[in-house]
Amino acid sequence: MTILFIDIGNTRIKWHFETEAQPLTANTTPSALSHHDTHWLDELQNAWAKAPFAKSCYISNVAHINVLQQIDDVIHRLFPSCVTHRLTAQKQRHTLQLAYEHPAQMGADRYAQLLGAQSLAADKNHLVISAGTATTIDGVLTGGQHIGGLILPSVDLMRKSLHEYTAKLPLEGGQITLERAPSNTTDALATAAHLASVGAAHEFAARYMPDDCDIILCGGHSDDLARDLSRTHSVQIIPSLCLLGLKTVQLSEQDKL
Ligand SMILES: Nc1ncnc2c1ncn2[C@@H]1O[C@H](COP(=O)(O)OP(=O)(O)O)[C@@H](O)[C@H]1O
Ligand SMILES: CC(C)(COP(=O)(O)O)[C@@H](O)C(=O)NCCC(=O)O
Repeated sequence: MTILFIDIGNTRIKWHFETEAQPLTANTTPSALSHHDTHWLDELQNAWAKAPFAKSCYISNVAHINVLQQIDDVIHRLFPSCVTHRLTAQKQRHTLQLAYEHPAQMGADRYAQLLGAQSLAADKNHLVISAGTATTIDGVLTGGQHIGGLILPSVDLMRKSLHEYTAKLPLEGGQITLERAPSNTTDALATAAHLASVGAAHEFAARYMPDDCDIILCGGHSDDLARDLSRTHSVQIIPSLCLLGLKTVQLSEQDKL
């Protein structure tokens, strides 16, 4: 039986068709495309038309409802009998206990990433960092108690807002310079956006987490963060983290049948 797992973010759609031959694991690199590209829907349809027939589908969506509706239409056209499930956060599921006062507020992707991290590191204090359109940093204690989290602009969004609201700050270019302080405009911009993200993770860990704390990272901007954070923490990059969380939900529902 083929199960389709889909993570609809604010920039990209990531997915995996799970079959016996292609199980979804922590080593899976999901397929991906940007829903800001002009022909994204055609590309998605073409890719999915070549895939095995999906019997059921698990979706995390934080993008605009229009994007979800268009994807839903593709699913129903290509896989008419497919049963779709949409993830929403809840206070307690499996070992994960959410700190959010109103769990439904939490982005389904963040929630799925926390569930995915439970399947990898429930026995450790850990941060889950998603470096996507926004950067989110969540803390989870050994055993699954979530302590809360942060939401900040991604490095791209920091650069975009400075570019948009100033006359002289360029959108692109520059190096992250960690050995010496930046001495030109583009390096100053690139390094600041990077250190703001790394600094937020360090501050979060220092203020709220016990001393020994691992880091699980996902999202398009993971690499630069991982390079820096791995000086002080054990860091894993898991591109399929959100999909893995969806899979924990699918497995628990299967157990109930
Ligand atoms: N190699 C990469 N592949 C895809 N996106 C990347 C890559 N490097 C950086 N990015 C950036 O990562 C962001 C998308 O990451 P992603 O985790 O898919 O975000 P979201 O879940 O919010 O859609 C974009 O800002 C994109 O420019
Ligand atoms: C924080 C987010 C914008 C991150 O989205 P992403 O960068 O993955 O596209 C998304 O998880 C969201 O809309 N969250 C709702 C608010 C919350 O989680 O508290």
